[in-house]
Amino acid sequence: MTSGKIKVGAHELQCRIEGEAGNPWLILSNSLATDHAMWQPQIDTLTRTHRVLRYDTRGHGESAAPAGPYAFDDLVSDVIGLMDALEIEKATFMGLSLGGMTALGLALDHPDRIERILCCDARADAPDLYKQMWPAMIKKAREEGMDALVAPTLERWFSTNFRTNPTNRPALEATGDMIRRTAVEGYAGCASALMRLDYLPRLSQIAIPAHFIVGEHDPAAPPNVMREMAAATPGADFTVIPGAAHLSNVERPDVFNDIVATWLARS
Ligand SMILES: O=C(O)CC1=CCC(=O)O1
Repeated sequence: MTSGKIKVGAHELQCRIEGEAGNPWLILSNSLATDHAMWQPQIDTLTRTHRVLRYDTRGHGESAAPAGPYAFDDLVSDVIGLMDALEIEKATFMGLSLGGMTALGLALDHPDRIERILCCDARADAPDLYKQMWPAMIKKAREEGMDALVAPTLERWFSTNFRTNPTNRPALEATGDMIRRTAVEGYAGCASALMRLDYLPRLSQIAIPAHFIVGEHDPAAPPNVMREMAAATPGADFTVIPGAAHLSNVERPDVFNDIVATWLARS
């Protein structure tokens, strides 16, 4: 395992590499207000077959938080910059929510570098709800700090069943800590990108294999929305994770890992 900072353009991104050298590359991209640690439940499974690169999206975790607003083009170029710096010619890319949206941008604009994508719990558009919700969340983060976002965010990200089961307290606390550690400027920068998200009209141009995965109870990227995204993407697969809400990889890791490992083995 190696971890450290890599300079991409004018700022540094925190990275962590696990799995055997020589295995095909798989890059994992985090959701808004988390960091690369959100993928911990997947690491044992995915490193059996892949060399896994996790990174903290700009403005998150230990990566730099340059002044916003950011655009998805920035988040996409960061990934290509990391691949260049690490001499990764081609990789499979999996992202959840903000990371899943980044996956769409990579599939559309860099199909020569990205072999296939897994787009989890992500939309491709900015509905009216996003245009109202994100300015309010940015204001709250700036005025009250990230701590004020922890409770309402955990409520959106995990089902009631998961949140009320005491055995899940460590996962909830770890996720709450990631939210608290996120830089306000980084959160605001990425939330601004969400307000201008506009990949939906281009999904029919995706020309690499794609798998859309969503938690059954995801309120942010509901299954009916992601089913339509998959239908608009040539040859795409679509899977619902039963019982999970937004962070489906944390809420149902066994189901999530089986689905991902099976798809990676056959696509
Ligand atoms: O925070 C949410 O509820 C939804 C979300 C949008 C982008 C992301 O990463 O999470």
